[in-house]
Amino acid sequence: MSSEPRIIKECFARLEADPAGAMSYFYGRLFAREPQLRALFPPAMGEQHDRFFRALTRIVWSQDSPADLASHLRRLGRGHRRHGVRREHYPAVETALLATLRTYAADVWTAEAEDAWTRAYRSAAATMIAAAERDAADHPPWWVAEITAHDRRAHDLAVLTLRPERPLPFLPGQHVSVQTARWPRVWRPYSIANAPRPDGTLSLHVRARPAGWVSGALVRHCAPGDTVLLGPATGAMVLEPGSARGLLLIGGGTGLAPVKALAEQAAASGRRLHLLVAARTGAGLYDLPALRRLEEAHPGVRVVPVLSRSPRLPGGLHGRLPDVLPGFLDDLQGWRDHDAYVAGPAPLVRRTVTALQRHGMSLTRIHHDLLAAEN
Ligand SMILES: NC(=O)C1=CN([C@@H]2O[C@H](COP(=O)(O)OP(=O)(O)OC[C@H]3O[C@@H](n4cnc5c(N)ncnc54)[C@H](OP(=O)(O)O)[C@@H]3O)[C@@H](O)[C@H]2O)C=CC1
Repeated sequence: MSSEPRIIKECFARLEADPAGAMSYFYGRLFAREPQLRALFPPAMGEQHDRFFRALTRIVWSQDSPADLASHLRRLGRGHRRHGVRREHYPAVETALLATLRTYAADVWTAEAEDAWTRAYRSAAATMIAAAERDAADHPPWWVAEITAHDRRAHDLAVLTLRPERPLPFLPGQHVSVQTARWPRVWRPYSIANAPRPDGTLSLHVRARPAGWVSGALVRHCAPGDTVLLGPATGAMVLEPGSARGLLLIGGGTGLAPVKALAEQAAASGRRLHLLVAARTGAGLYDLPALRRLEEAHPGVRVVPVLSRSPRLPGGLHGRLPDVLPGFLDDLQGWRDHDAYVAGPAPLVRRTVTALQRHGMSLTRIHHDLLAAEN
């Protein structure tokens, strides 16, 4: 490759010195020139600034890994469909982005830099547009789904059952973005908590975050009969096709959702699995009866509740999951040949991945979607 990636990074470093300023400038330019685009974005733009800057960062730093870059851009292009982004919107973004770079990277901005950025932007836009248009041939940009059950399991937690108006294809372990009527244009990702069902319904486990817009609306202000919008299923934390290896499935809090979906899928094909579900107290094990039913129905399934702040339950463990995991693994034959899937609070996922690695599990066998969730 040429010196272009170096020039692109050098200019971008000037934006990295003041991302908040650069993003305010960028969106200011964009909406001043194309006011009608404002309607595609949520009322509060703070998160959008962060999201766009993270996306740009990833694109800039992937300039010398074309395969990674292309797959990221394709995902991004498909994901933009639910926001109503179309081919004709891209030139306005190019103009605002170049204006921002010209201003923030003035000391290193040259004709060569302008050329490199223009080429990189147009190539990225072309990949995103092509992926979005291919996707449009097969899928709608979003699905309208009716809430058919709303089961409040705690003051801040609900399990929702949704029936999309048309089939929404997904693999266990993937997540969908959700938009509620209360907060137009605000999307939040939720893992699907079940393997595909004959009736096409999906379950979501939702904890209302303090001051959380979408989570609060889903837990406290939704009822059966209401509708939500769902984006397409995405995420790579899925079972390897054809693998029959044993599984170690680990879910903390509502991180149970994706590992429950994986457990349902794996149990149906007779795979041996251990599902460790972490909560502070027994009251936090909001889905234990359903997990016990899965265990009873499938001899290869073992459910292990892990309580960090109350005594252990029968067949369970007491302590913080990453701390008690090594002792648990020592008693589990052949675990190094298992595949591990971990979901839950980010610190729990990070500490659990480290504990698994230190104990001798290869990183290639450990799956989580922390990076995807953060991007
Ligand atoms: N695909 C995914 O990866 C998914 C991720 N999530 C994420 O999972 C989280 C679930 O939140 P919530 O239901 O409130 O979970 P909780 O805050 O109730 O925590 C669940 C368990 O994780 C433990 N835990 C938290 N931090 C640590 C740590 N640093 N080390 C060890 N154990 C820890 C808690 O124990 P203690 O507090 O005693 O340490 C508790 O046992 C959310 O952040 C959500 O975004 C949800 C769904 C899917």
